[in-house]
Amino acid sequence: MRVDIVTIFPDYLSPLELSLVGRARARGILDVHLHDLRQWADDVHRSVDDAPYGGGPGMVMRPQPWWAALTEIRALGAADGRRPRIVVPTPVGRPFTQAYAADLADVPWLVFCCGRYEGIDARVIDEWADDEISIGDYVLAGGEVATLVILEAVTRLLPGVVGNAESVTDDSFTDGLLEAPVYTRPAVWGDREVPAVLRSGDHAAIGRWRRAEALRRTAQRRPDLLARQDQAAADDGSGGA
Ligand SMILES: COc1cc(COC(=O)c2cn[nH]c2)cc(-c2cccnc2)c1
Repeated sequence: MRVDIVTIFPDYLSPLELSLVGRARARGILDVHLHDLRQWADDVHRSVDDAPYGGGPGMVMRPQPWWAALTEIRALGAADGRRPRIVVPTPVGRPFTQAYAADLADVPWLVFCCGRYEGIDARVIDEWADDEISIGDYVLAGGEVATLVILEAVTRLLPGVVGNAESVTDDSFTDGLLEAPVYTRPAVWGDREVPAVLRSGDHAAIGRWRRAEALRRTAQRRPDLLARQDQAAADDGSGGA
């Protein structure tokens, strides 16, 4: 997978040299290219923002640098007919979910546009953005952190990245529920003991316990996910969650 990231703060993306994503890059599974948006700004001051039409607080990112940047990056694939899927992390985007991550994991070339200030001129979004993605209902100072979040969730789904493939397929959210609690040694920590079933070796009972805990947790913390489960079950005619 090729990933291009356009930002006015390339250093903000240095975590992509570390850990899971860093290892995937070192192994050639991921090919990441960082671009400083300012290199495409057409004025001597390399300005990337300007005052918003209609007034209001803050600044808006100008169309010209983005148009030049995305035109040049898209042209990289013209020779062999490849087109990038252009992603803009933004508070007004579609919610990012595990299913969305799985969708993006199948895309050979992603381009992330990191907005700053109050956002990017709408004409750039209208023309270029294939996906506007929100990682949550809050406002960040820029799209860089959201890009790191999206990229980490997508990269761990790429074949060969996570050693134990199971820990990816039976991810929480993959079956639409929150994960059950996890434990490791020692069996007793202070006055807290690991649930006996998990040490019983009875894998059927362990599976039942984990499913019950996942349902309990989901009902407690994310009833919205259960509603989605029930709707999906109703749609395909099987029993409830
Ligand atoms: C592309 O336009 C953007 C992008 C971002 C950065 O992304 C997020 O904040 C985000 C992504 N998922 N959840 C939050 C922030 C704004 C923005 C809007 C209003 C005031 N201030 C900033 C606009």
